[in-house]
Amino acid sequence: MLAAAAAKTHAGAAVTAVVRQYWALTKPRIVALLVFCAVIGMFLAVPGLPPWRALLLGTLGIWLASASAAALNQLIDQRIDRVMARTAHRPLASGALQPRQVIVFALILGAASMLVLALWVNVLTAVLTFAGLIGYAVVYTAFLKRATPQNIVIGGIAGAVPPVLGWTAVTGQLHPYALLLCLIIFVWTPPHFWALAIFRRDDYARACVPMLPVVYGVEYTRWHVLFYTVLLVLVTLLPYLTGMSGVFYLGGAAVLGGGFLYYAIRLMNPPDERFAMKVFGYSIVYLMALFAFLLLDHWLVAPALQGGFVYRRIG
Ligand code: HEM
Ligand SMILES: CC(C)=CCC/C(C)=C/CC/C(C)=C/COP(=O)(O)OP(=O)(O)O
Repeated sequence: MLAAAAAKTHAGAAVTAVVRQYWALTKPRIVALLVFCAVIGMFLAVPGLPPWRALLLGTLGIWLASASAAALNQLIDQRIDRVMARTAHRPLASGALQPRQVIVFALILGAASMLVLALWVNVLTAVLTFAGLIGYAVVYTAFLKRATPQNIVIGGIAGAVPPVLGWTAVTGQLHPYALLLCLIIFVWTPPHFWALAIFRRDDYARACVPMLPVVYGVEYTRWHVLFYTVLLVLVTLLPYLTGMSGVFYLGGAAVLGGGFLYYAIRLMNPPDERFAMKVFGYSIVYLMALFAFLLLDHWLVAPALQGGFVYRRIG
């Protein structure tokens, strides 16, 4: 009796451990921010609340595709992940999951995503999401990452696409404002990643991945972080300048942008080696907060100021 109970507990713990490995395979925290940006895209696409069907099923489909892309990335990057200290503990790199399990898992998630989006959201969103999945898992991971120090600039397009997916999930149409949100994430990606790459450059060098600090050195990468941060601050003015967002957003973007500029300038002459990771950490808080400001401005402040939703559309 006791032995049976112990065996049951043991089996339960083993199942939990396997579920945890599959969950880790989806890069849950990165995907959470991607999906957050997609959901904000949905809210910005219409006055008031988006239709619940597009909101729920669109979010599910985009999440499934991003999780599938993250699993495929780890399948293709097995060798690299095994060599780098930061990634050696990942399910596939550590041997906790086998490649066949990862392929099946990624294909199921990818297929489920396409079904949900094509059948219950719209075909445009399904096609663009598929392009994002292939862009990240195949174009970036299998080719660009190994080929050029500009890998993450070009590959960043895939990571920047979620707000567009959110927008099209709700409206079925591409809109210049959605592309503007995509541009913001695209320009944000280099300082986000290169800050981490500066700190982890030895990892990348050992794995023979031609990241910018490995190929051109830390000083050169710091200048690039600063350049893209200045560009980011300018690009984040566009939602206000094009009439997409109001002064509440502008204030938030200015304060957040000022913070990012402070970090990027300080990174030119950092107090210690770990400072690059502080810049990386700030980049994540920055993007989350910037998109929260976009939503608050659109949803709470603009209607209150205007006495209702008034959308000043381009053209
Ligand atoms: C090509 C584009 C990108 C590259 C190369 C990149 C690279 C990275 C790397 C190497 C990490 C560390 C991951 C780890 O240690 O497991 C990371 C973390 C993170 N990235 Fe990115 N990233 C990109 C785009 C994005 C995008 C578009 C988002 C969201 C909109 C994002 C959100 C995050 C978050 C939230 C983390 C922290 C994860 C954690 O704390 O576990 N990244 N990124
Ligand atoms: C459908 C859709 C929108 C897909 C989204 C694609 C996606 C999951 C983008 C995230 C970008 C990311 C985590 C890059 C890091 O990869 P890396 O291999 O350079 O980092 P690593 O060394 O930590 O694995």
